[in-house]
Amino acid sequence: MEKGKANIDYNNAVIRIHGLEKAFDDYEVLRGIDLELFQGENLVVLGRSGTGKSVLIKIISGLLSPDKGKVEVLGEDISKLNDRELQALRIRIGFSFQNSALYDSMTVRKNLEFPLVRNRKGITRKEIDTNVESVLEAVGLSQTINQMPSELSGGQRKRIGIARTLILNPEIMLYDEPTAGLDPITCIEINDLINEVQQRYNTSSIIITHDLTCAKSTGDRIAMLLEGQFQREGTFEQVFDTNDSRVKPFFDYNFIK
Ligand SMILES: Nc1ncnc2c1ncn2[C@@H]1O[C@H](COP(=O)(O)OP(=O)(O)OP(=O)(O)O)[C@@H](O)[C@H]1O
Repeated sequence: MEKGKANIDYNNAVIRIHGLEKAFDDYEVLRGIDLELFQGENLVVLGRSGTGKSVLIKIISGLLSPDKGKVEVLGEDISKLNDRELQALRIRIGFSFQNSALYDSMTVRKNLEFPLVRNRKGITRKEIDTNVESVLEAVGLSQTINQMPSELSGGQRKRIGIARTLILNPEIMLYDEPTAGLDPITCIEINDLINEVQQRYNTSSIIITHDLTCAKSTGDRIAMLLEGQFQREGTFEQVFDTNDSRVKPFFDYNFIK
């Protein structure tokens, strides 16, 4: 499906990173990251394995601390937050990890109820049911409500994982390799879902991927991590309009040149 026009507010950055550095022992992974994610935007982050994409996501979510630089998420300087404040901020961020990590012993319904019951004190039974039905409808899987995760396909599990994240109405979505391990048709469905989530929930998202079809179909902007910095950034066409030997193979490999 063609990506619809995104409603992006370029005057409002929900993530603002300046001069971010992070090393492990002598290995400098992030060497001066500057990045903004705008309200309503889908930003795709590309980079070779081991370039620090996951480290970046962990720093944004407060799971790792930067060595240097400033990281502001939803207006909060994360280095100034205590554990309770960090936890409150994390609830406003949805994480879609590679192995959707559903609870195998719980039905789809129970999996979706879990974050609500845990994070929304005082929520009523009726509100829980309405929320569960609404996110299941959003990901196109209403019929699976009473199924167990083991009865779902990989693509369906991925969708339920995304639904479980959406149920808390996150302002920011972080997708870590959303199409990894899925067949091409399911990949297209997941790409469409990422775009539908952007439109329907007005989320701002970072999408980490090696899949350039995913990058092209979901990204309003692409940022490429090279040697610890975002050295190429722009639209898909702008980023790949180069003979740079660090960049060109990504394109050639994905589009079989
Ligand atoms: N907690 C840690 N302690 C030590 N080194 C780490 C830690 N976390 C990450 N690293 C190192 O930082 C580098 C970047 O790792 P990261 O997982 O961010 O890569 P990535 O770009 O996400 O890779 P991939 O595409 O393979 O998922 C790697 O060399 C990794 O070994």
